[in-house]
Amino acid sequence: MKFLKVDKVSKAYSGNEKPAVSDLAFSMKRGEIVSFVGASGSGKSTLLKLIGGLISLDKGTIHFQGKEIEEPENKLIPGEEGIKMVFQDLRLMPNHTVEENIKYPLLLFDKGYQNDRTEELLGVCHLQAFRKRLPRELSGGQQQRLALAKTLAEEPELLLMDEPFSNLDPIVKSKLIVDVSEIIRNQGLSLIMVTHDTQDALMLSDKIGFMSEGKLVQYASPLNIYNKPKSIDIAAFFGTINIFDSHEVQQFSGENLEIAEYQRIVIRAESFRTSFESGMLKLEGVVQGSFFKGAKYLIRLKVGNRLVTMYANEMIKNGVRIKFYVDRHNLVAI
Ligand SMILES: Nc1ncnc2c1ncn2[C@@H]1O[C@H](COP(=O)(O)OP(=O)(O)OP(=O)(O)O)[C@@H](O)[C@H]1O
Repeated sequence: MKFLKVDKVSKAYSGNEKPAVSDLAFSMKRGEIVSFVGASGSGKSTLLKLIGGLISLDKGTIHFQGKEIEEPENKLIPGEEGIKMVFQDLRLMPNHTVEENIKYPLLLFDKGYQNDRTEELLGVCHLQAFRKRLPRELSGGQQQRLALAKTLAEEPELLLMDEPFSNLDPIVKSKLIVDVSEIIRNQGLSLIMVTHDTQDALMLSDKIGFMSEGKLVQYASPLNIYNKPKSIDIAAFFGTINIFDSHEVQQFSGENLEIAEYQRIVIRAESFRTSFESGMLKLEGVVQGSFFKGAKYLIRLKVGNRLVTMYANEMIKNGVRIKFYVDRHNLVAI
């Protein structure tokens, strides 16, 4: 039995011609972290709401631990036992302290358990020092951690997060996302999140789903989606790419690569090297610009009659002719 199985699910909002989610299928195992990425309007949030049982589907089925998720219309309180969503707007109780916010979902339990679980969650989410504060007296990151603690108090087995950290500055965000993934792993939970941040998705997920116009175009491990993208859009989503037609790479490198006429070759900017190793393809170009990117420089080169973008460790002056290299494994035929 799959932990979660989404089977051929479609959903169109009334008044919209195109479905928001169309014939979508995937499954996940217990303990996994799954991220959904894709352009704005591709249906990511709709999928999350369908899984959470918050909106009704038109076609298909969703099974959570073997049980079909019920339509929200058939339930007193929409939502599925065991699946909980951390909302973008956090939904904290503004006039209650951190401690009280966490304790609220636990009020039906006995006092001893309430106190123990609240202490545990304060610890897990690093909120002990702020227990007596009101939500408005917390920073953005602390508020996000409180929303997480409050949701964890409901003891979900599957957590859903929609753009959980979009409002935070990059430093707080990258720390928090690592914290959250550790909490999920340590507590033995499972997570589905929607994110715009490709680095977060690559770093934290067991599987990534790429959505486009309501369809799930690829569902694969971060390594596979990065190295074997099914489309140019997916390749471009995970970094700066160069797209060549079937003749160009052969022409520039002077080697026969057995590429079919219809195929395009994608080479990531980070796949190029400035030093040669055996078996690599050799290319040559004239530097048009160097841009400082922190750890690396982004170099624009004129190769034949086109521009190629690559990363290098050092700045290279404009007008300099350089040789650069790429491993054949880094040529992605699409
Ligand atoms: N409540 C609604 N009523 C009507 N149409 C909606 C509703 N919610 C979403 N849509 C439409 O459904 C499509 C998918 O929206 P959805 O919010 O799922 O996309 P998304 O990938 O999460 O986008 P974003 O990254 O911008 O949050 C869009 O075309 C959107 O305009």
